[in-house]
Amino acid sequence: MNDQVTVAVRRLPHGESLELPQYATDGAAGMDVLAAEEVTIAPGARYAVATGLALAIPAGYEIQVRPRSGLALKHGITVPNTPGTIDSDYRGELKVILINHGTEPFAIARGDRVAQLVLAPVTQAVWNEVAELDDTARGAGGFGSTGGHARLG
Ligand SMILES: O=c1ccn([C@H]2C[C@H](O)[C@@H](COP(=O)(O)OP(=O)(O)OP(=O)(O)O)O2)c(=O)[nH]1
Repeated sequence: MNDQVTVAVRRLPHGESLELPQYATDGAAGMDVLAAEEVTIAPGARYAVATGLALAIPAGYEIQVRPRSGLALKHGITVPNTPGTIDSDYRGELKVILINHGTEPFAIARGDRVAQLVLAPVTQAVWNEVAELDDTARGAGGFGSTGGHARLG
């Protein structure tokens, strides 16, 4: 068990009687978060699923909203903005944006585990504007400049 960080959580009226997000196993990186509403997402559609929760994440941390692999593999349900970013100063309702890449409508019941939340440290950058950048072997090469997807060698 690594360090634990306390995150203030407030249940909104429609989140009452739902369990808080939980780690399913001791070593889980993500807490499964539950839907606080019932909705069916049509193939190709997107929807911001209510969780009934509002958070106060400590400064210096964020929460990432990530897809669940089982939903992605079995139903084509994923998080289009993955990882969704929950800022430490956000006090509105945490919502899980889902997209249905599958071929069937996907029905969500209240209490279903629709995504997972990963608490992560945040390092804010400070710009150092310069006239020239240092040289590197890569230079401006990118976007496949080292070759396609075939293995090296
Ligand atoms: O999957 C998500 C992503 C974001 N949010 C909330 C928390 C986050 O702090 C806020 C803003 O998110 P983001 O910065 O990604 O959105 P934006 O489109 O840049 O909007 P804004 O201008 O409000 O920052 O919306 C969610 O509830 N779920």
